[in-house]
Amino acid sequence: METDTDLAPAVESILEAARERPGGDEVVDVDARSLPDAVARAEADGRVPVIAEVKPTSPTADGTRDDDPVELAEAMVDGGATAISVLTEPSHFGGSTESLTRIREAVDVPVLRKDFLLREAQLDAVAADLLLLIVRFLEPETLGELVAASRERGFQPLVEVHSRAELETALEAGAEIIGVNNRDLARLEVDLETFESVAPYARRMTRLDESSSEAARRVPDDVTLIAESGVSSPADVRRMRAAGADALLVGSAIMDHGAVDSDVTENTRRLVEAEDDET
Ligand SMILES: O=C(O)c1ccccc1NCC(=O)[C@H](O)[C@H](O)COP(=O)(O)O
Repeated sequence: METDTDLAPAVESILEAARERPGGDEVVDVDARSLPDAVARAEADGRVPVIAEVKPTSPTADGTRDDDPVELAEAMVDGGATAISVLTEPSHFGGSTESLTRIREAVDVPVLRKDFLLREAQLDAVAADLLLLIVRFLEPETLGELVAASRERGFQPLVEVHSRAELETALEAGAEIIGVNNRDLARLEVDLETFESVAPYARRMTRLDESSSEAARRVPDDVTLIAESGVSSPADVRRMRAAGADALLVGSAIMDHGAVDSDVTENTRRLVEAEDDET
């Protein structure tokens, strides 16, 4: 885990708020919708698997969208989204756990809880199909505990990395769904080369076989690899897919914060259909 001094001030502020946020009153028990199955269905339909993000605002957004989160999520699904990511962080992203619950009731695709989770009790704030765990903010031991605690509750943990070293930590923690974030949390800049640098390594690298501390085996192909952040055009989609992305997580380009009433369905569709002319 990096120290807070390596982080952008906005991220330090996000973490400070996250440390104060309470957990849930009861341990949740989720019957999760499978993300890998949803990705496979999208591929079979000829759709690029896009996880569309309901992100009312953010430290780097041009503005705030006050639209009803459920209407936004439904519009994204109409545009072909494979899954929905919902920011539940309230103070920097305008999100809420209530929005996530309403969205999960309204759509039939998997729903990711996008938040900055630091301890086990925070997993219980709301039921979702997937939970985000960010390697940079967690000690390796805590990451392993939260991956296990997520699965005990029925969640699919999506473990986020930004470098090859973090990828190794994620795999050691048992991650099977890995997001490579193109956004550098030290400077808040996005660079699609991040995914291009980490993804081939993810496909190539080895990890210790559970049955032997000596033997190594290849990372199984069933690791789902997601390119996160900075994808804004069909060309970006094709670039990330060529680099090995099973799915893409896209917020800003779909929410289009600066343009009031921008059509979220169309914004999703043009990314989902990015490979249509490529065959
Ligand atoms: O989006 C931000 O401004 C941001 C700032 C500080 C920490 C995290 C931030 N974003 C979280 C995310 O991971 C993105 O919402 C997600 O990957 C989608 O990214 P994008 O498509 O670039 O909106």
